[in-house]
Amino acid sequence: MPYLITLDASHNEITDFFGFEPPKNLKEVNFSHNRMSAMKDLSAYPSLRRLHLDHNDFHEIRGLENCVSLTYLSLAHNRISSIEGLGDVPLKEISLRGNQIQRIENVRQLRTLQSFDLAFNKIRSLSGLENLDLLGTIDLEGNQVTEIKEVSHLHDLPLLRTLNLQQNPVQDEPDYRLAVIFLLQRLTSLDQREVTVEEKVSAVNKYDPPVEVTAARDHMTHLVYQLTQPQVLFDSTLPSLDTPYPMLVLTGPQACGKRELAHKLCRDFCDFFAYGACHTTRSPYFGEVDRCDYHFVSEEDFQHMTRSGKFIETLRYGGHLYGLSREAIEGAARDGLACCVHMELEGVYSLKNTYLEPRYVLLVPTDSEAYARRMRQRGLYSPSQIDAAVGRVDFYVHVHRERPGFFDNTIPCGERTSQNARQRCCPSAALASSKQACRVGVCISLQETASIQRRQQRAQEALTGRSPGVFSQLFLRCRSLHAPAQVDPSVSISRS
Ligand SMILES: Nc1ncnc2c1ncn2[C@@H]1O[C@H](COP(=O)(O)OP(=O)(O)OP(=O)(O)O)[C@@H](O)[C@H]1O
Repeated sequence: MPYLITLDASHNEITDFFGFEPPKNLKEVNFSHNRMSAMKDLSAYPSLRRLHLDHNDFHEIRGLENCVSLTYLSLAHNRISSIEGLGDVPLKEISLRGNQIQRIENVRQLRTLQSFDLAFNKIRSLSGLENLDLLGTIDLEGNQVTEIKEVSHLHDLPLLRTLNLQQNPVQDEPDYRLAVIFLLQRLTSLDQREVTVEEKVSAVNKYDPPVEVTAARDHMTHLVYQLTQPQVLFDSTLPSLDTPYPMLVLTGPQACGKRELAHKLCRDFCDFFAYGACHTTRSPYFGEVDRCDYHFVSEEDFQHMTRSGKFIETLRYGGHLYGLSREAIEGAARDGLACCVHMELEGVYSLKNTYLEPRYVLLVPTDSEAYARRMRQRGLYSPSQIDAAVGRVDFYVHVHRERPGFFDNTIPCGERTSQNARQRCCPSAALASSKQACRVGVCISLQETASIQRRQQRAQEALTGRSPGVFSQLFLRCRSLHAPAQVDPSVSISRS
């Protein structure tokens, strides 16, 4: 039968593997469900493309090395315990399901493989699959994979879209599905279920949230904690369309000089700025003064403050917590001054979600080498802290480049002339509002006075129940017009 192309001899009792002289053009052979136990050399079958050998009694794979046309091989439900003997066969699909394979090995050279069925074996590790660049489907159902990190062996497979890990112990790991979706973001099907866009977004938000998401969570946390407390009116910083409370935020990577600049501004323009000391759980460096540089508190106290709604934003940086309290801002505002604070970019993102409308000034090192050297010279930071800080410079630059207007002004660091920095942060430049130039309470304009009066009017109406305005729950009666009111803690409005 020289023209025979397909031979189906399945479901018989054949024991002899290819016990016949092969027709030259034979392309597909099905010997499934027979009683064969040993594979033989198939060099004489150069045209063979598809070979079905399921449900036999094979213990090992051999004799296929010279099958230069073989693209499909199925050896499901045999007794194979190791993957070998596949040489450089140009296989696109292999099924080895239902065998006794423990390790994925000797498959590196199968560069054309697109689908690999290894279900129902005894595989624990996914190591070995790393270089199979064309692999799109992997079935590992019913194996013994226990750790999510095994999935990282598949991370670099550019075409992988379908993965099945059903009936593996790893499925019992907490957040298994989201973790796998996060590690393999190209997947369209996991465990025979479509991977939805929502799942992909949730996975990224959980394991590598964009800064906007982190900031939104931070803001939400503090807002909710604040709303669970009896409401106290911080009237000096109330939101107002006309005259937002003036505030200055210096941002930039750690130790770029923003803290020194903040202190200097508060000294040089003491009629305009007051330093807003944040809280931190890190211990003071030599020379740092409690309440002046930071409020140094324990982690427990910090968490307690968080739960009491005291913070407007917080950040965990370098293993320590940092937080800007509402009181720090209000303290400056009560004295008729603009609060000047410094923080990392995440804090800025969070602050941008609040009703405050600070001016944001970016300090960015222009020379990474010099910046790293300065950090080293301070003698406070480990090499990894320095690397982390230097590595974040790009983050700042990226935001500055991609989001025009995100910062109100920029100061290249290393710029030793603090004069320039001073100019860029001098009260008129730093506090100029995009809506309307506003000034600190030293000299209150007519417009500002009118605005304060309007706010008080609204607060009074809210208190007497006449108009429950948007911010009514935040309002507290303000007694003086010109000196922004001292908050009387005994007079607080509880939420109804
Ligand atoms: N409330 C806050 N929110 C976000 N970031 C903050 C906050 N308070 C401080 N930071 C920032 O956290 C980083 C680490 O602060 P820390 O004071 O420990 O660093 P530093 O080595 O003294 O550097 P720097 O001179 O920049 O303050 C700094 O970039 C600082 O500006």
